[in-house]
Amino acid sequence: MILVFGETGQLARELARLAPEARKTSDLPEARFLGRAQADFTDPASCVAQVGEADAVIIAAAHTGVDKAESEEALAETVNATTSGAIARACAEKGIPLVYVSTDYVFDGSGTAPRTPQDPTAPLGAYGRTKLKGEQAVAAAAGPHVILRTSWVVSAHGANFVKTMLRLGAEREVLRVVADQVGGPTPAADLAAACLAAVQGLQKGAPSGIHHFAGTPDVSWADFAREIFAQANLPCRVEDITTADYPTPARRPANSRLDCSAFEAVFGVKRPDWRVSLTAILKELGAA
Ligand SMILES: NC(=O)C1=CN([C@@H]2O[C@H](COP(=O)(O)OP(=O)(O)OC[C@H]3O[C@@H](n4cnc5c(N)ncnc54)[C@H](OP(=O)(O)O)[C@@H]3O)[C@@H](O)[C@H]2O)C=CC1
Ligand SMILES: Cc1cn([C@H]2C[C@H](O)[C@@H](COP(=O)(O)OP(=O)(O)O[C@H]3O[C@@H](C)C(=O)[C@@H](O)[C@H]3O)O2)c(=O)[nH]c1=O
Repeated sequence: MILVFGETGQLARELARLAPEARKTSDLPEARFLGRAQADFTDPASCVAQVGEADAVIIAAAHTGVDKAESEEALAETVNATTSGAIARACAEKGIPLVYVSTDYVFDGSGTAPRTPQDPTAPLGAYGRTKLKGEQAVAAAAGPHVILRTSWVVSAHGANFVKTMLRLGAEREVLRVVADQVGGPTPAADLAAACLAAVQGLQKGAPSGIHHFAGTPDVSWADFAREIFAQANLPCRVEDITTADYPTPARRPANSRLDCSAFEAVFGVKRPDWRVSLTAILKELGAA
């Protein structure tokens, strides 16, 4: 059984949709999902107790409130690092393959070159710091693992940029959106497929390590918003602004470009074109 920590989040919901389909064409075990009621990440012991004899574990639960984490870093650290690390150690003791999903926000966003998995990390905010500590705890546990960094996850569920833009775009004629932060939007459905590929790879003996996986092409948030409005047929106009024009509690990286070539080479999954998956998300939301 593939044990997925997280039930209600974007990634977990797409895993729930994909896993039964994937089983029809592969030898992947059945997936089981644990929400807060069964595995509360503020209580590491309750989560560790769930690991049991799983065939593989995917950690899809996380504190993802980027701005909120600035004022509740201790909680974010418990969820993203302490409990994730405790699960990783339980998996390592039993040799259970683990996928820990992480983020572009572990980087400082300097320059314009896509970051490779080996590039130095330097998070700008609390969310990125706690996710980096989670990565370090998973690596230190030293079981079979993939730390899968992704960026700008979107889907028809939960809170994300697509849903925010649809809401604001329906209310306003003009929306001011930052144009100096660039990254790869990643549909949660494609991320779910990447996680399952990582599980299968680890089960077949792929080496442990850090990988990057994000949708292509890289765009600014402003251009991402333009594509959302174009596909949703919303007349809202997007005005380019700078990060300085849009103050937020947390600093965000200007350069979120991820070099995903190692993940493709090892696990055989190409960067998906997010514009194609965006169409499916908008259809699911009844917005296209
Ligand atoms: N969203 C994004 O843009 C990006 C996400 N990532 C990473 O991808 C992974 C999946 O993210 P995504 O699916 O978008 O996340 P979501 O924000 O959609 O979901 C977060 C999940 O974590 C659960 N959770 C939060 N706190 C706790 C807790 N204390 N105990 C148990 N469960 C908890 C939530 O449960 P509940 O509903 O009960 O609150 C929810 O199921 C995460 O590791 C994230 O860091 C990486 C890059 C970008
Ligand atoms: C709503 C809005 C946002 N923005 C900007 C703010 C910010 O720089 C950018 C994105 O804002 P959001 O708050 O939606 O995105 P944010 O929560 O920062 O998204 C991040 O979430 C975490 C979990 C990750 O791991 C990251 O990869 C990334 O996806 O858009 C505007 O410029 N105008 C607007 O009207």
